[in-house]
Amino acid sequence: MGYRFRDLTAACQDDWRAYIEHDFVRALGAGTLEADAFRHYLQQDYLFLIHFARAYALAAYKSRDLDELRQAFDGLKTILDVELDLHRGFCRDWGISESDLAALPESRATLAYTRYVLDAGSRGDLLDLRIALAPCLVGYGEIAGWLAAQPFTLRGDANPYEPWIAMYEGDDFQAAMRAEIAWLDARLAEVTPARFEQLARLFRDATRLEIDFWQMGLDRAD
Ligand SMILES: Cc1ncc(CN)c(N)n1
Repeated sequence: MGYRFRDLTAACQDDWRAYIEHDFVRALGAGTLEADAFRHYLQQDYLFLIHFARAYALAAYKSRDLDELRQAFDGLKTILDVELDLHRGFCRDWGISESDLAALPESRATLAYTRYVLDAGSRGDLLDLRIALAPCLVGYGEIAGWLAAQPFTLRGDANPYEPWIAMYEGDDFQAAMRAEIAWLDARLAEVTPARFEQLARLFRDATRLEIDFWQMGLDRAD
């Protein structure tokens, strides 16, 4: 029997849950996250998304057929047209100007995560790269679903973070997440146990870097 995407999350269950259910996520859902922590996260996430858009361009370069090329193009478009567009709107709403964004120093957590993924993708093949990208795409989709199911999550205008939750809960992002899981399921079905171990390590590392990214927001770390 072949592997599936869920075998990757099962292989690092504790890290995966620590990422999905992080204190930053809980506070965001409850609407109690300190505004400065969210602002710090938003600014660093702007830099993060620019590097992740580059990673999707790398995925286009590594593609072997038109389907993979289109998927990489769709990933790049989702980041540029959905996430970054809304993100710049959030920044405006939270008092962060375009010139603030242009002058931002990159935090260590942003540097570590984005360069790790670009390096893993440069050294490896398309599957390595898309596994390293998966905690980002699949994780945020799962986080939105998890938050929607929690009794402490405050929905509607009473929660200042409602637009953020709604973005990742929205059809565009959820469809992109499902398509990625389907592609990963098909590729993972063909790999050997030794290759799966390599990929599981990559997935776990990227998941741990996501945890550091949340913590960077909570700590306002540089
Ligand atoms: C750090 C991080 N990880 C994931 C996502 C969702 N693309 C994001 N915007 N930022």
